[in-house]
Amino acid sequence: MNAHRGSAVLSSATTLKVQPAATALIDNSRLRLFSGSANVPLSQEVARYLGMDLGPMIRKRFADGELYIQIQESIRGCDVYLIQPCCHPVNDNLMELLIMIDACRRASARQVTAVIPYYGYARADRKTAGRESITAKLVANLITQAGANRILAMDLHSAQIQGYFDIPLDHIYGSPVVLDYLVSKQLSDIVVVSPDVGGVARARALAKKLDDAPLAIIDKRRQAHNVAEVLNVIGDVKGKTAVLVDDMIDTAGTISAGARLLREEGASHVYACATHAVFSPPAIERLSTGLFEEVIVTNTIPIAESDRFPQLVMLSVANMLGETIWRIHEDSSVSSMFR
Ligand SMILES: Nc1ncnc2c1ncn2[C@@H]1O[C@H](COP(=O)(O)O)[C@@H](O)[C@H]1O
Ligand SMILES: O=P(O)(O)OC[C@H]1O[C@H](OP(=O)(O)OP(=O)(O)O)[C@H](O)[C@@H]1O
Repeated sequence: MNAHRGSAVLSSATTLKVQPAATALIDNSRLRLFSGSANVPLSQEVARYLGMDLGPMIRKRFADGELYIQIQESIRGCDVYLIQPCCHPVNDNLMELLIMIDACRRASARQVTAVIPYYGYARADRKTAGRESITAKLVANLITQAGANRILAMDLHSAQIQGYFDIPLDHIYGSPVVLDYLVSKQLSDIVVVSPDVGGVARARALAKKLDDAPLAIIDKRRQAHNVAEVLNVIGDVKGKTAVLVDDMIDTAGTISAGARLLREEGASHVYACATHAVFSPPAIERLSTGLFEEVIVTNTIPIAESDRFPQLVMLSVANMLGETIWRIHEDSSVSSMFR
């Protein structure tokens, strides 16, 4: 598996109860899949899992920068899935999603599901100071008002975002693919580490699945936006293989400061795992300094070739998204995939 580090995206479907054979049985005569421009390779993989093609769509930009979208086939009465993570450039990708939803509604789709593997603006999920916007709620309002009937989201930064939507939302997790990968590495003497208090539930859930590995928590503070300061580690990491787990790596301030502290506290190896590789500068510099044995992320957000480094491991969530889409289409259980 290491041969794929820093280059190809690895697929994994052991822990997750996916049923690739099911795709052969699928009645996809009314199922339609379209991709926005944010992560076309992921959409293509999802389509491959479902044994279908991405729907034809024209997307272009007018001279003044405005976007034009036209669905190129009839979708009247269809169950339509629009795949678009709201990653960088977040405002463009969000607007494109809204226009796609509107185009599908006006084309008489029976149901429109916005598949949002990475939900942008998620960290603005509450007021932390006076006179701020709760932008995560505003985004939910925009998507709902545009005409989406349903949302499929992955590893939302905070659980309350589910409640910002008054339409059904299926929330799935990237952890099964990360777990499969970690298990395949047969690491010994693991301690799972949450890089901040907000991530404890996520880290605890992973620790439980790694043979009830012990848990440690880093006390992180933020004095300013995008500046992470770590104070101390709660828990024993000396001589252990520390597996830091987070929902996203943005500037990598949190995870790299956490890794440095773990090394100072005697951790023998440090792995970083996160679903969303936001990777805003200077993330790549921080992640490729040799602090980490591996930086394990998924492909909810595309990573440019120029941003890949030797310790980077990219896992694919395409099968998981494909299986979830199929289950939604078939009105069958999504949660049973994770039991
Ligand atoms: N996109 C963002 N990048 C960095 N920081 C952000 C972003 N959106 C909102 N924020 C700020 O993060 C904190 C909230 O973090 P908690 O640890 O959940 O309190 C708040 O200051 C936001 O303005
Ligand atoms: O790579 P970075 O630029 O450091 O950003 C990523 C970190 O920011 C978010 O946490 P946040 O600070 O919002 O804390 P929380 O998880 O406790 O809400 C996120 O959950 C990561 O921990």
